[in-house]
Amino acid sequence: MTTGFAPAAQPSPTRSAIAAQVRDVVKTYGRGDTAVRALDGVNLEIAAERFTAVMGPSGSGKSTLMHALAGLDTINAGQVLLGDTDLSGLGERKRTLLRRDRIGFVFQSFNLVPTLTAAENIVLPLPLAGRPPDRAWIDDLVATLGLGDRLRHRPAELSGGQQQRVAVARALAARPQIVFADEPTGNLDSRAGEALLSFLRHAAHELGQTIVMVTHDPNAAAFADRVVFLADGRVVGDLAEPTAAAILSRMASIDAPATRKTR
Ligand SMILES: Nc1ncnc2c1ncn2[C@@H]1O[C@H](COP(=O)(O)OP(=O)(O)OP(=O)(O)O)[C@@H](O)[C@H]1O
Repeated sequence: MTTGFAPAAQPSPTRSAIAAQVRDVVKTYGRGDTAVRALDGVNLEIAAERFTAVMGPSGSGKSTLMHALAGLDTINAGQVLLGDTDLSGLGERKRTLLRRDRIGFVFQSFNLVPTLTAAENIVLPLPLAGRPPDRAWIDDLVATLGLGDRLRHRPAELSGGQQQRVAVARALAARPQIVFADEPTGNLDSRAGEALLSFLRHAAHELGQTIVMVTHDPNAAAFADRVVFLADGRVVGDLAEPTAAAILSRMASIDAPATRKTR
């Protein structure tokens, strides 16, 4: 799966240049003396049709930021916009529908249904989204991800890399507005990881897919178009066209939070 990528899909003309953004977002866990301000007035714009990586020390707020952007969690203050939709004003039910219709997820643990074949796993979210499968698009995805001869296999009969590629095909099957990937290469060997990251980059550039990836790995983040660095719940750095060396050096300058302040 290193070359032979499928032909480029036409990017949607209705897509704005900013796929998602957070404005002055505050997220606090707990109350009183034990309150933790996981996001501390964070601002960030995610460019459409680009591959953005989010890095930062443990506890810096990466997962919380991703959950806020994906409407998985409520925030205490500020605004979260997905396209033109303000998630902060939506109730739980509307956020659930929005996630189903407009967002794709890829997790470190693949999260495939063990009793279903690869093909069934890939199209699983589509009936939920109320959409018939776009066969040509899914065939392209399967071919590009090199899964053509594995479609009838169940997850246990696939390698880790193949399972993750099935999970990526599933995340992209409904052509979501944005895909969030949380440590997608965390359980893969370096070769399978690099193949997956090459595909994510290709999906952004050639297929017009907006991708946000949380990672601890500078080599993984170097596949992205941009790396955003978080510390203490804020954006503290931003690198365009990053190299692993530049990422490492930036990470070294960002201290791990010694003791998180409660406010
Ligand atoms: N459900 C929760 N209840 C209380 N505190 C939480 C909760 N979730 C996260 N936190 C705290 O919020 C802060 C940010 O956590 P978050 O998981 O977003 O960080 P992270 O950068 O993703 O960390 P890691 O790299 O270790 O996964 C941390 O101090 C964490 O302990």
